[in-house]
Amino acid sequence: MSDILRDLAATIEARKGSDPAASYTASLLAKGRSKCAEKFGEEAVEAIISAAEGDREGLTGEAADVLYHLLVLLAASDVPLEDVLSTLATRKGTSGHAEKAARKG
Ligand SMILES: N=c1c2ncn([C@@H]3O[C@H](COP(=O)(O)OP(=O)(O)OP(=O)(O)O)[C@@H](O)[C@H]3O)c2ncn1[C@@H]1O[C@H](COP(=O)(O)O)[C@@H](O)[C@H]1O
Repeated sequence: MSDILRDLAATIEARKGSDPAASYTASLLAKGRSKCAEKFGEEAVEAIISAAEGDREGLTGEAADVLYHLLVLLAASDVPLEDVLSTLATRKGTSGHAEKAARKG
């Protein structure tokens, strides 16, 4: 999965400065970080609706949209996907319950 996400992140990064008429990604990036965040939010809501309706096929497509728009948002924010993957890696083996308890002190 990371390979597909890494390839897609590289494609999105390469679209920075490309012709917005030729690339949807470039057109989205040209609109700025706030617009990219808005699109990510819209796609997340669509995924939520599919999940709430028990629409597994719909959720599969919406989840792909969410991942694509998250990668666009990261690119627009100059946050490398590698940093996100590293953060996930450091959490490996730590239960969410344990992490939450540690945060509360
Ligand atoms: N994975 C995706 C991907 N997933 C979703 N989308 C687009 O995201 C948009 C979201 O759908 P919406 O209906 O919400 O958007 P819209 O109403 O068409 O557009 P807005 O005016 O609201 O922004 C659609 O236009 C989808 O085609 C994607 N566009 C591109 N990619 C990947 O990005 C690569 C580069 O794409 P380009 O930059 O277009 O060359 C492609 O080869 C794909 O691998």
